[in-house]
Amino acid sequence: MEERPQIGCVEDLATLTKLDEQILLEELQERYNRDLIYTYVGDILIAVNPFKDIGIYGKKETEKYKNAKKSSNPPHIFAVSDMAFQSISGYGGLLPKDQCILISGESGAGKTESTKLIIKQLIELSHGNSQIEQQILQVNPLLEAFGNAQTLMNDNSSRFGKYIQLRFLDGQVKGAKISEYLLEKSRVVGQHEKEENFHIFYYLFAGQRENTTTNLHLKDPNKFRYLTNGAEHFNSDLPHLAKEYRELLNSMDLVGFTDSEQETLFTMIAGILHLGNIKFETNEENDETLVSNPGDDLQTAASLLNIDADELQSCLTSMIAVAGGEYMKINYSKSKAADCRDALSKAIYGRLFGWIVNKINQLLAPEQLSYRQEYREIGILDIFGFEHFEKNSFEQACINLANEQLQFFFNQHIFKMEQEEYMKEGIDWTEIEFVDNKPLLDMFLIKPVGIISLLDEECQFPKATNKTFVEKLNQNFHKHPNFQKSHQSTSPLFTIHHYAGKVTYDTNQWLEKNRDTLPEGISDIMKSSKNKLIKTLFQVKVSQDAKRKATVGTKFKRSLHMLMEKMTRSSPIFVRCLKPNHNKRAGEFNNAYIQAQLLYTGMLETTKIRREGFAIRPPFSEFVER
Ligand SMILES: Nc1ncnc2c1ncn2[C@@H]1O[C@H](COP(=O)(O)OP(=O)(O)OP(=O)(O)O)[C@@H](O)[C@H]1O
Repeated sequence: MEERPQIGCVEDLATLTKLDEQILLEELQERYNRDLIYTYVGDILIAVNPFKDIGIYGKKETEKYKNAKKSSNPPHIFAVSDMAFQSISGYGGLLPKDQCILISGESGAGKTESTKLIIKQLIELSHGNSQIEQQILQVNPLLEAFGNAQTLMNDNSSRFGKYIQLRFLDGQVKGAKISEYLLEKSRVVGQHEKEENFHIFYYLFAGQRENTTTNLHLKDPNKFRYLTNGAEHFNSDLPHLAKEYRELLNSMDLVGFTDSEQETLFTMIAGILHLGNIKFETNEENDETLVSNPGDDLQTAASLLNIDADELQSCLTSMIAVAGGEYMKINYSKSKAADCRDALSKAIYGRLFGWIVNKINQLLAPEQLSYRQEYREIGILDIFGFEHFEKNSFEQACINLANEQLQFFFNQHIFKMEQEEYMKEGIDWTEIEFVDNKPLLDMFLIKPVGIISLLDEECQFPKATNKTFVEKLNQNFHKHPNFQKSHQSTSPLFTIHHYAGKVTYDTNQWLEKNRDTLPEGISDIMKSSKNKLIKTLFQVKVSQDAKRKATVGTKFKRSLHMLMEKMTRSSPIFVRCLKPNHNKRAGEFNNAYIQAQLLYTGMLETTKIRREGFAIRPPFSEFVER
């Protein structure tokens, strides 16, 4: 029997004669102790977050990983950029091929940092001085200001998924395109304890203090309801926020946003903050709900959004219905009016974010090519990891569905490669079983009886409720091996056995979240805004989606499908980010914790298969708490 090399010295664990959980963990831990955060397992790069600057991303490393052989340097995130770049450039006489890099891991594991490092190195490889390259590098502060927030897991957590496609011609970056997935809009109107709203809300106050913005009527940040947990962090960190604010302005200039666009963005953010402070009271005599502080925040919000304050009040508190050819005013209750206000705030923010991404895409779009030329592409996917909270809603179902899709893709790729290996060696591939999550994907995606289609169907019935939806699920899936109905017959809950463990979903609000429609009259008033940008955001797009009134679930399903198609046409590289400890700032290596993460990313199973080719069953164990 061959002797095992010294622990921590093996750079590609797939080269070990024996590899199991124990060995994998020992190797990772020892390497981590020596600040060797990167390790290969075949063509997967494992990155363990060091939570400190270990000085390995400077000029020296940049040069070392240019056009190098993978085996001639220690594992590194720059090597991933180099591999992808070599592949699109057709080095070594190979046919140039599009690439995708899939970065996965839980919140705070280092996905976004890895994405930035990969892009930075790709720009270096492409010679790195053109205007478009500088613009691409400047996109991050902008996206992070509007799309990231401080959470319990990560001070700078991306609250949306993204796929960045870099387009190359003759080895030079010529443009980029960003697709965003599922921005967490609910954060705009409230945050969990010890969490914050999107960074931009705090930068704005810092900007106001610096007197560089127009009057946004921002008083004490503690006075705004949408900054749920006050502004403690804001006061202690003002110089940092002011710096981030200036950096944001700078990046907006460099990416190409005009002064007037920038001003409108800030005005809208301030408008949302003031909307959040609007309060309501109901007159018990005539059941009429009105804004209880009309002279104050209502006026300010309306003036910042450039709409009429009276009309805003009336569409937040009532709707007009037509009955028997007559118009009737229907008053909202106090709580319905508050829901309506929050729905408007979320809609403004969501559309604003979508607009920013579109604008970036316009500014970074590569030129049209003549018919003989063709761009090569490197796509980088930085997407939320598997989620399992005490209460899991529609958002968690979408996120976990995306992770199931990626796991499926990962399995397909790894097994396809194995199959080729085995065929070469004359081993009968068909005898090997693997974690096949196709039945689970079908349960979500097929038409007309997948979970998403059934949800869409319920959304069309005005009388449907979340309970009728669960009944349909129970009827259709009670025999499905991945589905478990609740023991209580009228429960709004159902459980899914994901590849990463069991998750119980609560269907409360699923119909509303899936429809995502704005209350009557709200779009009209926003369309009447005298600000051109605000008006445009609410103008109905006559797109296919608008015509079909596509729901959130269906749009998400479609974008996942498109993403998978794109990825299937490229050759993939996998980066698995691991977080050494539950505590977001502690860089302490915790064996059991890392093991749980490896398990739920399916890493251990696929590693075993890669090494030993034996049959395994899905790990339907209880989910390991994060
Ligand atoms: N390679 C690295 N070197 C040093 N610190 C790192 C590295 N990668 C990540 N970090 C630290 O970890 C923090 C979290 O990383 P990052 O934001 O990339 O996580 P994430 O996986 O994208 O999380 P989320 O899903 O919440 O967006 C960073 O702000 C940084 O402090």
